[in-house]
Amino acid sequence: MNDIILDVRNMSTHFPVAEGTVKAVNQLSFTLSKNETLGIVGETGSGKSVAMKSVMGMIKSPGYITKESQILFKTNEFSKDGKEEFVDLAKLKQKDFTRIRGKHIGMVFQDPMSSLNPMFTIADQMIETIVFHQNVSIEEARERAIKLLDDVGIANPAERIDDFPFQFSGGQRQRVVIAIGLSCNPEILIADEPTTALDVTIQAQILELMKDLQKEYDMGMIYITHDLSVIAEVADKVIVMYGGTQMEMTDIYTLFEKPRHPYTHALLSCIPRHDIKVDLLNPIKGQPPVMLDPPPLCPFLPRCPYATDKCRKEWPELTEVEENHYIRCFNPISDTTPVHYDDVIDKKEAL
Ligand SMILES: Nc1ncnc2c1ncn2[C@@H]1O[C@H](COP(=O)(O)OP(=O)(O)OP(=O)(O)O)[C@@H](O)[C@H]1O
Repeated sequence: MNDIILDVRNMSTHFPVAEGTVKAVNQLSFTLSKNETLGIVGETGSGKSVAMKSVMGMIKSPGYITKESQILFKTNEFSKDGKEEFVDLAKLKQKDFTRIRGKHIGMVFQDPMSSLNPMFTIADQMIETIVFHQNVSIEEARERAIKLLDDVGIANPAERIDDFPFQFSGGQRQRVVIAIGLSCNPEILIADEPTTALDVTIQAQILELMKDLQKEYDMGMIYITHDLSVIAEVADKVIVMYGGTQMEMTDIYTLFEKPRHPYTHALLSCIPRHDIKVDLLNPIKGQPPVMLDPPPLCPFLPRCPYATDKCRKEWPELTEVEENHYIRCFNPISDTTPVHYDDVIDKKEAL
């Protein structure tokens, strides 16, 4: 495919703990192109954040990325002739990661307060990042920071830049964090539930802002959320995660119109849709997946009404069932498969 800037292959991230090994991410594969937004959706604990922390070199020991994993990022940061090349971030030394993180890959996290230092002004925090990564003077960095604050919709940026984080509202703080994420003009912006802590109106504004900025800054974006309606709003391509495992990956339209994985079907049947009248909210039946020393089988197996003997014996590989539509399942749902929603969901009265 053209313009691929990130090519993740078979990436697994594990955490040894006293009781065994938490297999937080298992064999995740995807590509991200310039200008593309990849959404990663999954319930809490499904491995979304660990996956992105792995890409950003933020897995702390004893956690580790397995040696089969590859995280190929296109950059000229380390090349001798200035040409772009694919560098495997899974093998990059921590000291070299500071040349990637914040510079070529920007980040926006869920809680803006945890990303901002309450003791320093916005100017201190933005200028420091810009000066650290770019070869510019403090005056130039300040100019750039003011322009960024303007781009993310902070009024009077030349004055507000000298304020402290507590002087901004929650929505404004998230805008500031987005400005910091963008401050070095990254090729990729990773956003981990950036709107979760905000109220609904502000959420919609921030989503719009992220979409506009992506076009303006010509970046690839990875957007993590547990909320399918947010994914529908921002993503071109989606990965559905469950139990640390990538169950399905396809474009946003196919995901909603023709999902093939039984888990995706169950997930979609749990959300209220305005085109279908639902009187009930439908949680998925059964226990959440085992993350500690899981058997090498599909994590949805204990809850799946389509499971066969093969599922109880073999690990399903990620397979391309149609062009650019990948699933990890031996029994994909097709147009002719009867859909057993009642077998996979618990019907409870809606609030
Ligand atoms: N440092 C760690 N040590 C041990 N287990 C960990 C560690 N960090 C994460 N995990 C485990 O890895 C799994 C995946 O966690 P992760 O934070 O990626 O989930 P998530 O999908 O991002 O969920 P959320 O939406 O709640 O952030 C969870 O079972 C979590 O408990």
